[in-house]
Amino acid sequence: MKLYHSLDDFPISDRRSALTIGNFDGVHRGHCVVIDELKRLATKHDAMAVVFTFEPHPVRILKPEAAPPPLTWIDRKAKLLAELGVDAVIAYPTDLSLLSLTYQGFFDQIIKQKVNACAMVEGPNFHFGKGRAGTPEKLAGLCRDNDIELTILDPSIDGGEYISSSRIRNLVRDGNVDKAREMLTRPYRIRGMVTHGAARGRQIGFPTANVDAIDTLIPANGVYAGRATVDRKSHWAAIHIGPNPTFGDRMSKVEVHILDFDQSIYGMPIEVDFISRLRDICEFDSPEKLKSQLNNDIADARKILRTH
Ligand SMILES: Cc1cc2nc3c(=O)[nH]c(=O)nc-3n(C[C@H](O)[C@H](O)[C@H](O)COP(=O)(O)O)c2cc1C
Ligand SMILES: Nc1ncnc2c1ncn2[C@@H]1O[C@H](COP(=O)(O)OP(=O)(O)OP(=O)(O)O)[C@@H](O)[C@H]1O
Repeated sequence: MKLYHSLDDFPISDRRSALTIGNFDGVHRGHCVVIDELKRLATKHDAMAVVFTFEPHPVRILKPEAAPPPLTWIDRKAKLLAELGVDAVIAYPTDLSLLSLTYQGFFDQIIKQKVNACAMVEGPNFHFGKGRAGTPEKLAGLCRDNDIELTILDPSIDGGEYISSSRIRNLVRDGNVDKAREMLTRPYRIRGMVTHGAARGRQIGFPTANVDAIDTLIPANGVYAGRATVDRKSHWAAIHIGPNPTFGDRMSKVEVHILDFDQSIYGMPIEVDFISRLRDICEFDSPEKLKSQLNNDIADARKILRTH
């Protein structure tokens, strides 16, 4: 799989493209159905399976104050799409000139000229071009006139509701990482850098890696079972998000206690997968009571992680 950060680098060759366009934030089960159809079309036309995505999300340019933090960073999005069998991801550096193209302009300049599409697939809620004026019906007309095969899929539903990145963002925001995991192709993941905390963790027998510089959505305050990847190795972990009320510390932090691990990882990049929510953050009467709860949390985390 190849990731292109500019359309100028994308090779226009004899091999045409089966194309899908969208944000693909998080890469969820609805996206999987889109990619399955993309691969079918690519095989049928002997074409490359190409995803055109926007980096950053158009809302970040058009209405930054309303833009939610994303679920994924671009390299992870591309990796998840590669796991589904995509040949190329174009991460278009979103700018106002792209966003001001009419849907006809976008079709002519991008879909036809730059990507050389012979087939396309989109979901039923797909909109493109200035003011989101391009609908699936309008795309169907343009594709018909230009001999491009188009599939518009039925919606992928879970529990009677449409699966979407926005819905998964709400789940993560509410701390429901279990349900988010079911809708995503992989558990919800954040990344950051390990920084120094107040060094209390080690004193109470539970050292934690404090994670900073997180560039995606942070789950709701709470305690979670998950996995931490450091230096390309994955470890079981118990994760705390929120303040430390037991110590009168109101500052919200993301802290990761890596199980059965005793190495210095300050300053190193870390990635954290959220498997299951264990409980809310509580104020304990004493550090001893917090310690006893932490032992229970770790036992619970081990039980869950054994089966995931
Ligand atoms: C799995 C886990 C759960 C935690 N739960 C709580 C909690 O409910 N209440 C609380 O005050 N602190 C909780 N803590 C945070 C500890 O208070 C914190 O790790 C300790 O203060 C160390 O902070 P430091 O890294 O800044 O030194 C939890 C930590 C972990 C790893
Ligand atoms: N549940 C779904 N069923 C069918 N198609 C979908 C589904 N979700 C997304 N798609 C399609 O996948 C492509 C990429 O979707 P995109 O990531 O932009 O939207 P989304 O997941 O609905 O996110 P958002 O909530 O941010 O609008 C589009 O063609 C879209 O219509």
